[in-house]
Amino acid sequence: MSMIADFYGGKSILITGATGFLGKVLMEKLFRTSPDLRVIYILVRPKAGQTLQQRVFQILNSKLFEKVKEVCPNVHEKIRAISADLNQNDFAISMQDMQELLSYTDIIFHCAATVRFDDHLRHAVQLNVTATQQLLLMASQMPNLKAFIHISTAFSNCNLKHIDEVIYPCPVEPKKIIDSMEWLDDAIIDEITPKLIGDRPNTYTYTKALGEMVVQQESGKLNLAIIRPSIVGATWQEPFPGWVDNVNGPTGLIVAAGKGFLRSIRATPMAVADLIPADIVVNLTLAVGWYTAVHRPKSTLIYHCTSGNLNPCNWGKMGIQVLATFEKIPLERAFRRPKADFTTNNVTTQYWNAVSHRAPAIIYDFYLRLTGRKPRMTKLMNRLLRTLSMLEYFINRSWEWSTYNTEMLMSKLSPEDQRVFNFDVRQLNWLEYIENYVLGVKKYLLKEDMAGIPEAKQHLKRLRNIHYLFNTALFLIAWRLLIARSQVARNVWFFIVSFCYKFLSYFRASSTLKV
Ligand SMILES: CCCCCCCCCCCCCCCCCCCCCCCCCC(=O)SCCNC(=O)CCNC(=O)[C@H](O)C(C)(C)COP(=O)(O)OP(=O)(O)OC[C@H]1O[C@@H](n2cnc3c(N)ncnc32)[C@H](O)[C@@H]1OP(=O)(O)O
Ligand SMILES: NC(=O)C1=CN([C@@H]2O[C@H](COP(=O)(O)OP(=O)(O)OC[C@H]3O[C@@H](n4cnc5c(N)ncnc54)[C@H](OP(=O)(O)O)[C@@H]3O)[C@@H](O)[C@H]2O)C=CC1
Repeated sequence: MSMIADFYGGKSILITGATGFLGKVLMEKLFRTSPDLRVIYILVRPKAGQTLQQRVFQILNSKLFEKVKEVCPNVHEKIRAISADLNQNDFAISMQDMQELLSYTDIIFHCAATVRFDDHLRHAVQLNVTATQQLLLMASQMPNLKAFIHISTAFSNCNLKHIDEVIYPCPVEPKKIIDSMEWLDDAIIDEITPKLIGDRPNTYTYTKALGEMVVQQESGKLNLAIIRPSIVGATWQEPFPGWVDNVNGPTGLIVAAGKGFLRSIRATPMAVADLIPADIVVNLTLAVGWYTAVHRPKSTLIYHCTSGNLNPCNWGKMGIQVLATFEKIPLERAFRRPKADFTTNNVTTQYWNAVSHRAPAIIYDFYLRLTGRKPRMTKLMNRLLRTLSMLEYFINRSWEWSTYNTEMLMSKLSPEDQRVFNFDVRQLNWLEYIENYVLGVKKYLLKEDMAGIPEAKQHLKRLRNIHYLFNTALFLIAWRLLIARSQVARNVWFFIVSFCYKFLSYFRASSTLKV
């Protein structure tokens, strides 16, 4: 019997960010392992023309929830979507809904955040700091609350090389930042942003660090814990391998490499690729929820959910495996063949960006214009290059995260819980995981049919032939231009032609003799 699954039975659980990548995997696992839970409240905003109900319906009817429907057929009744916008005062939750949340919530998992690296500081502070503060305030009014689990990121202190499971203070107090966002105008905020974020690369990591400080400062009598996952990737095992449904982190680059847009990337092949599968993060999160509520540690514990110190893999190995998988399982309608390389300095990066990214895009757009269609490749390529520049910071450095609390928690679990809520990353085989990840990108994110693989392979063969033809034509044109201008080139050309002629004459004469 799993003690953790048992613990969540009969409980009312509040999840923010439940419509996000991690939130969905968390909800799925909760329903699947504790189908007797009372209710899951999710704070959702209407989005992209969809009502709350439509959003929930879409999630529950996705492939991710197929197993849940078998073990928990009344899942629709156990999920309660509450209209909320974390950017608004009191989250714009109705009085009635607020009363219900305050009266019944047993556990809170706070996943919502803006994960955009370049978000405007005002917006990033609002969501990653102020909303966390407001949620803590709400939590303090919940008589039944047993644990509040805050999802942060292992990169909240990425300005340090070695990171312990502690909260590192930021120079300016979060409260001062929150206050100043209320009266400073956008232009001034833009000006002070680089000074505030200091040696962090973006507003995301900075505001996540502020969010942690808020959790520490507002803890009061609450039972709190913070989880810091590194780069969250597709699922490893549960509910099935390779599930992913957004392009954040490495996923977008896998798509770009598979479609042949991404041909070179500035990365350090030996740098540790600290990826962590979404299901490992979720298993640890649920175990932490249980431990925090039942064992009530004296202080707020921080748990690193990382792979680098227990089962390291580097970007070089990962890149090779991604490309090797595309040999077997190509994506459909690729722009070019999946063939990418790492560059290590600015000059080679600029060179390959011009030759392998910009030039083919310009040529393709020219072809689209000629055939009366709207050019789009240059725009797409510019976006990819912008994304690459944002991610570069994370693929050219390595960090060390200590994992004492995570390992301590693992040792406290019963063998059954260690199996059902497995977060031991040492058991993960990277090559197998990456292969399933790439396959998952094809099937679940791009929704490509596996039956289309032979056609995709044919398409790559055609692209290869076009590539050879193009290179030969380019060579001949260059050579022709060279001959026209240089006597040396002309002499070399005549020497080669006469050599080939003599060789052919000799070959013809000898084959005539044999006859
Ligand atoms: C040796 C030989 C072999 C060699 C082999 C070679 C290799 C070949 C294999 C390659 C794989 C192996 C290496 C992998 C390295 C991975 C490194 C990952 C590090 C991650 C660190 C994360 C650490 C922190 C983790 C955390 O704690 S948090 C989670 C992380 N948070 C994010 O990842 C948000 C990022 N994003 C944004 O910050 C915004 O997206 C923004 C970018 C500003 C654009 O912003 P903007 O220009 O406004 O445009 P958007 O509207 O946003 O997007 C505009 C368009 O770009 C699309 N697109 C958005 N993203 C991405 C993305 N990633 N990748 C690609 N496309 C993307 C989007 O689909 C839309 O396309 P469309 O729909 O228009 O067609
Ligand atoms: N993905 C990763 O690599 C990592 C993620 N993390 C952390 O994990 C958590 C979850 O990340 P992930 O699932 O990847 O992120 P997603 O971007 O997939 O999900 C973000 C969630 O927050 C919700 N949200 C955003 N703004 C609001 C708002 N104003 N009101 C209500 N809800 C809002 C989104 O709702 P909506 O659907 O309406 O947009 C969505 O459900 C975050 O705290 C992130 O910092 C940490 C390390 C790595």
